[in-house]
Amino acid sequence: MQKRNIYLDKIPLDEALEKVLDNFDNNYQMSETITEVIPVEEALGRVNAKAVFAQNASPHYYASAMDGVAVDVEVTFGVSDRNSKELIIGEDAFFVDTGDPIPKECNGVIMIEDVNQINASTIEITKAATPWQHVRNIGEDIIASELILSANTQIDPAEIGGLLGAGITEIEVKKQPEVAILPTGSELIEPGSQLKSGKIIEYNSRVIANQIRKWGGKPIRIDKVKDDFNLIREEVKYLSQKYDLVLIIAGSSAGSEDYTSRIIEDLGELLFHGVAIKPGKPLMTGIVDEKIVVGIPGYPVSAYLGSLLFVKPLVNKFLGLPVNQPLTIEAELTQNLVSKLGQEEFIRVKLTEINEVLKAVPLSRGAGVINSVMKSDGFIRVPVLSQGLRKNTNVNVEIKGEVDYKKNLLLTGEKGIVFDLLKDQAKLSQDKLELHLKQLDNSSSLDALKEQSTNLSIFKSICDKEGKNREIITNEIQQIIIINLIKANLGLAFKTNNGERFNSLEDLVQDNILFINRPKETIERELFDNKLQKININDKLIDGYKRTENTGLGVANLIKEEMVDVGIVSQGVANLFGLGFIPLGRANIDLVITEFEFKTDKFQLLLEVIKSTEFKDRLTVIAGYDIEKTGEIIYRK
Ligand SMILES: Nc1nc2c(c(=O)[nH]1)N[C@H]1C(S)=C(S)[C@@H](COP(=O)(O)OP(=O)(O)OC[C@H]3O[C@@H](n4cnc5c(N)ncnc54)[C@H](O)[C@@H]3O)O[C@H]1N2
Ligand code: MOO
Repeated sequence: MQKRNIYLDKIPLDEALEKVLDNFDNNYQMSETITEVIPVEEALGRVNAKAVFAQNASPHYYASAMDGVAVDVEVTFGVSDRNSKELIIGEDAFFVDTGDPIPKECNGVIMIEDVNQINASTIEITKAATPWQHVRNIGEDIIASELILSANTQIDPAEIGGLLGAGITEIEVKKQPEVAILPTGSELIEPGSQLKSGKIIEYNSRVIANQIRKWGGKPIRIDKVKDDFNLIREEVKYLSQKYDLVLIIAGSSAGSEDYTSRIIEDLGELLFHGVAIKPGKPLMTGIVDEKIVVGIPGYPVSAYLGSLLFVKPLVNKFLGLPVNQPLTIEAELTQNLVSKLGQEEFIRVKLTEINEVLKAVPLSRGAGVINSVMKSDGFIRVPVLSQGLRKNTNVNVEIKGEVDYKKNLLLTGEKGIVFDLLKDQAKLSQDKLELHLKQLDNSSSLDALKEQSTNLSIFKSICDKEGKNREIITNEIQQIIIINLIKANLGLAFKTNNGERFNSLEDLVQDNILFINRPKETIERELFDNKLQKININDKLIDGYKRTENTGLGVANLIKEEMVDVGIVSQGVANLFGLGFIPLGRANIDLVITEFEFKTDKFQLLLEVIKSTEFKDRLTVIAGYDIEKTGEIIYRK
């Protein structure tokens, strides 16, 4: 039997970080910084080793700040509307464009708009000029030999401009730390390869490489290695001799083929294995050949976060930059968050303003859901000694990058192709609008609206029962508006090349047909159950009746992958996946919004998108959707 490591003597995050940084100080001699001289134009993200002083002033001559005529302002004194004056070109006045040097005898510029040209050699002015008006002084931007960049500055695009403007074309920067990234796992395949069950596209190393590049380090991505103790061991041994830092991805937990900790122990010293964080708890670090080795958990969010929490501070240390506190923004939490005592949990959130209050909306907590990082604006921490955070309390959101939450508009409801098209169209046609969807069932989606934890809610109802459903909505919330998004046919979808096994409703009871249901209290379920009753089929005879899938897209994916034979989706989704379709009934897919949110500029922009022919055309291409009432207010209270 394979030996497993049962690890997880988890230590708190701050203790773990302290250990790593202490070991950095002990193992890396950073007193003599290694530097190199590179062209300024290529210095983005690099850190300069020494102070840089300007070679020349900028501007380095008196320059006109406007298009016009340069004058000695004395000749204009006393001039006014009633007392205009003519000036001779080439004697009293000289034409200049913005940026031109002004003649020695001049000390002001009159804008061309304030000049009347009488003839080729004469102009008229009607206003006096003040000394040095519209003239850029020598050194207005930069004075020669002034400090342009103090040592230890990470270079941004503006710095590149400032340096070049000051006459500097080359700069001495610190050598970047070279960070080797080794993905491990026999299940990994290269991006773009043919997918098979059990095979995973290797992308963690690519994500981490780009994080490191952004932080100013130099990533070296190594080819993936299969789960083989000796192969990984040899590779780690070689990499630790060659590079400044070594990251081993995956193999960190308790699986039979999780070798990372044993390899580090074998080659050097394991500092710790297991940190009290979630995701990322099996993270470990060690020292091999006087180099720090970080064992990064394989789940993509754990890998992303592990790298952010441990690799970024190390890269900063190498570059002599402070190990910075992240930028935070305060927002109100929209739901209770339960978390396990004894672990610091990192929750991805989306920011949106609801009723003029900035809210933090928690996203998926799964360690495998990289999408939740993509869609998030940042994360909040649930402290180690807390069992959770309360709804409506203020939390600090650590910002991921540049966020423009003013654009964000949050919808709750079912994920689906109509939302995706709307989001894309909104982004294409309104650069002030960014839609986000939080997947919730019909009734939770309305609850979210009621509790002001969403800007608007997508609500599905059966067309024949429109009145009843409207009652549900309006009993729940005051002052709302319902707008139709589309009407859709719902029905059973199936592969048409299934060897004639499934063609009609009656085939559902056959032994070799596997069905997937939709959850209780969805309209898909209701329509299906009604149909079964009508044609007298006992649901107990249907294989898979009790298994459910939340979204139509999810169902279609399962059918496409041949995990199931039949499921309930909209006709549009069936068309999109090229599936056969048997209708069960018709649904309204509506947007429900409060009167207050309806009036916001953002929603009005969205309404324009919904009503646009571009959006409707995109729906029409898929077919199966009825857009007759799209964008119409169908109810207002
Ligand atoms: N019995 C236990 N099982 C697990 C535990 C535990 O405590 N006891 N911990 C879980 C936690 S928490 C995490 S996180 C993961 C860590 O897993 P490993 O570091 O051992 O990595 P793998 O098992 O090989 O992979 C996990 C997951 O991530 C995918 N993966 C791996 N590498 C990549 C890559 N380069 N690019 C994209 N995706 C990658 C891999 O295919 C797996 O799906 O362990 C839990 N299990
Ligand atoms: O703690 Mo593991 O890192 O997500 O799920």
